[in-house]
Amino acid sequence: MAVPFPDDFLWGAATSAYQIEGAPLADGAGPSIWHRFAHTPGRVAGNETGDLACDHYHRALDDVALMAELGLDVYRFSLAWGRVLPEGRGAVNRRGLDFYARLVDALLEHDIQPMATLYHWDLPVALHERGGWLNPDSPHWFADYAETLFRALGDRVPFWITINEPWVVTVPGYLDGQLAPGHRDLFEPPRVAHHLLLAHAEAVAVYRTLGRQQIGLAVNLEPQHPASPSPADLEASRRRDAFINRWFLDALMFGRYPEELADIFGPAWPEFPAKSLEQIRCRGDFVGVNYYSRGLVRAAPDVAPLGAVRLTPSDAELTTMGWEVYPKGLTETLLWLRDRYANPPLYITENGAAFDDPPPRNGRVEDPRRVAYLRAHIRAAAKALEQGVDLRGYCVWSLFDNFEWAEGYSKCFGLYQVDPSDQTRRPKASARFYREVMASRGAAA
Ligand SMILES: CO[C@H](O)c1c[n+]2c([nH]1)[C@H](O)[C@@H](O)[C@H](O)[C@H]2CO
Repeated sequence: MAVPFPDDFLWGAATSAYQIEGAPLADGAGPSIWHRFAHTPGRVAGNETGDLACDHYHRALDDVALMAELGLDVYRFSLAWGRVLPEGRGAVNRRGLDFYARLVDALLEHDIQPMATLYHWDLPVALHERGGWLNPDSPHWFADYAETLFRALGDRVPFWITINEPWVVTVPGYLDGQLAPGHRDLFEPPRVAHHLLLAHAEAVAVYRTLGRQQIGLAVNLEPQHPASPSPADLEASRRRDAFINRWFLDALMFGRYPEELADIFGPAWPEFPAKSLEQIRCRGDFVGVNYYSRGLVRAAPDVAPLGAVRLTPSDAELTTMGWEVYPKGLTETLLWLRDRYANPPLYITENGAAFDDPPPRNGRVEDPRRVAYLRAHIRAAAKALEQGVDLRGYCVWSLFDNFEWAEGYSKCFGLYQVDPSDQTRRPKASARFYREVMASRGAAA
């Protein structure tokens, strides 16, 4: 492929704490809402938990050596809030903080840039019991936690992500109850979302006094296409676009929420004070883009609160998550960000696919569909770069097969297969492909 990727483009892979670390309560760590959720019968497929996951907590240094052998420029990981602050606030757990310091130092020793996500969904139970993200104090709790990490690691971590996918924290967490803490309520999500945005802004403000590197928010984005040209489907796809794509970014970039949200939530949508809206206006240094697929939308007046449903195209290739393989949507998303928000610096902080991979044969795991998915999406990113998008990096989700939230370990996104019997990491064909892509600075895609 013609190589539009600049030499300083950062190629990476991403994970998150609860999904790979295991040992959730080791060395003084406090439990998270995901530890509690996974241990609640019926919440996770097969009642699986993150108690072991990929045992990364005990294998981190070997895993960094594996990342170096793969050839990563950057590694995106998350910090478990409860490891560092077992009660979510107050006393620091030195052993928890030291784990992350060792991880960061090992990455730097291998010339891999750390990209640290402060919050990837694992709120300390102690804070949840004080109302969690519903508590108006939650932004201050988060900013204090962020400051602890900025002071401890700020000089060594060049990229910070405050919150991973505030939309997923809000909607599956508080509206439809699929993810922790499993609430199902129409009035909670707007307040949770607002507190998450305030938390992001407060953490960025603290960082501006302490840090000299880059900080941003990672958002899940999904272009919405009407299933038919009917006015009802067009209106439904516009509403779903506001609900998924513009809710948080418009707040961040413009200091206002899309007007569709008041229609969607109706009486559950509060009047936010102007001062508070001004406070959430916070561009940060970059936007982290998590892209997987598009939404094909049909109007469904009886499906509250959106009045829309996402269809699965009958003629499309699907991943095992049921998501359509749609690489064009990545180019569309990147161009949309360029045009709507004045070309902000972007990192693709997640892109990948779950497929049922075969067992290893002669130590090799063949995953041709994931190779094809990654190649197509890297090429789609290149198309956006060629049209002036300020794209600066790409992270595959994920480095390892890991704990896929409510799906447990049944959905595999990894470049490496992890043998549950002995935690052996086995590179898949996609790892070999991605190594070539990185070594050729994108040309091998
Ligand atoms: C609609 O997909 C979301 O953007 C999304 C997909 N994913 C995510 N967000 C999360 O950030 C990861 O923790 C998941 O493991 C990963 C795969 O499901």
